[in-house]
Amino acid sequence: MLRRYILLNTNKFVNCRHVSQSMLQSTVDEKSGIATVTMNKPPVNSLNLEFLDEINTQLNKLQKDKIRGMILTSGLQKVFCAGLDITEFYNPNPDRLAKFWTVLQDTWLSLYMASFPTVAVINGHSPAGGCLFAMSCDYRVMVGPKYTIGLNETKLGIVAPKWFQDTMVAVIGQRKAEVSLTTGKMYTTDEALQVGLIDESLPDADSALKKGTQFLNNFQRISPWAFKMTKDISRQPTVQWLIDNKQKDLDFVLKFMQSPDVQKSLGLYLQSLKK
Ligand SMILES: CCCCCCCC/C=C\CC(=O)SCCNC(=O)CCNC(=O)[C@H](O)C(C)(C)COP(=O)(O)OP(=O)(O)OC[C@H]1O[C@@H](n2cnc3c(N)ncnc32)[C@H](O)[C@@H]1OP(=O)(O)O
Repeated sequence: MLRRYILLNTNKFVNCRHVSQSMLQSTVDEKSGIATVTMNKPPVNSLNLEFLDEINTQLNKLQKDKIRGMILTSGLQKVFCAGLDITEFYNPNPDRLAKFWTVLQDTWLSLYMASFPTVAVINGHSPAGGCLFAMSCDYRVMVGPKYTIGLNETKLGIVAPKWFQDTMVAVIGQRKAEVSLTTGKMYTTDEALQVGLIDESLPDADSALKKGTQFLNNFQRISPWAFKMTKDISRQPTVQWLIDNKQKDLDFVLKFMQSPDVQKSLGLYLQSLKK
């Protein structure tokens, strides 16, 4: 049986085969069976329509290739992923916004329910959608101590959708998630470890990658079928709402995002980012 792992990371591997090269780079180490995919969209890996589409296409390809593991990381210096591209929300074209949100929903479903084990090697800041992506992996290793992670949507004057919130609840529990979400808390690496938002903290990217690889190695002796079935059962309560309510979720976002108050908040936030 083909034993391969996918790592979303820099292309440093020796016996590696390139799968793709653009905003997302994927490599497969033929010898160890470990592959790496790197998010590489400067300056901050913000998730716009095209980038999300590329990520989703790649995830589906890996699934078809019967890949058995993946690590998600960044090729940038100090940002894992800055979350959704705020310019997709600001003065949006409704048709593009609808496409963007639909691709986001699909990408999240692909990642959250990936048939292979996934590890996020969080080698930089990871707010909002970046935190969602990390939380959607099966294991989180973060490079500390100077980066932050969290769902900060309330700080932008917006609201994390139900499925973002449910994903956080599944990782850190209802009470901690509620406080975290309402305050828009960005955790330091140490705080994230303490609250259970990440599983391990490592001082540098290389050791974080090794840890991620070690985690994936656990699955060498586990049947992919048993892994997937167990993960499906565990994650089904979190995904079912979105599967049943994709259109409702989209309609709400279209209305919410085009409201004058939300646009005003987003405009101010974008301005503050530029400063
Ligand atoms: C009830 C249902 C309603 C549903 C509503 C929808 C809910 C939406 C849900 C999720 C939302 C999100 O994911 S919103 C994104 C939130 N992200 C952030 O708040 C992160 C903001 N960015 C930062 O904090 C920092 O940029 C950083 C820590 C990630 C990196 O800092 P650094 O100093 O390295 O970089 P700069 O700050 O100088 O940024 C460089 C450059 O990038 C632009 N930028 C940063 N983040 C974003 C982003 N998310 N989208 C678009 N653009 C971004 C920043 O403005 C700078 O641009 P310029 O070079 O032009 O100045």
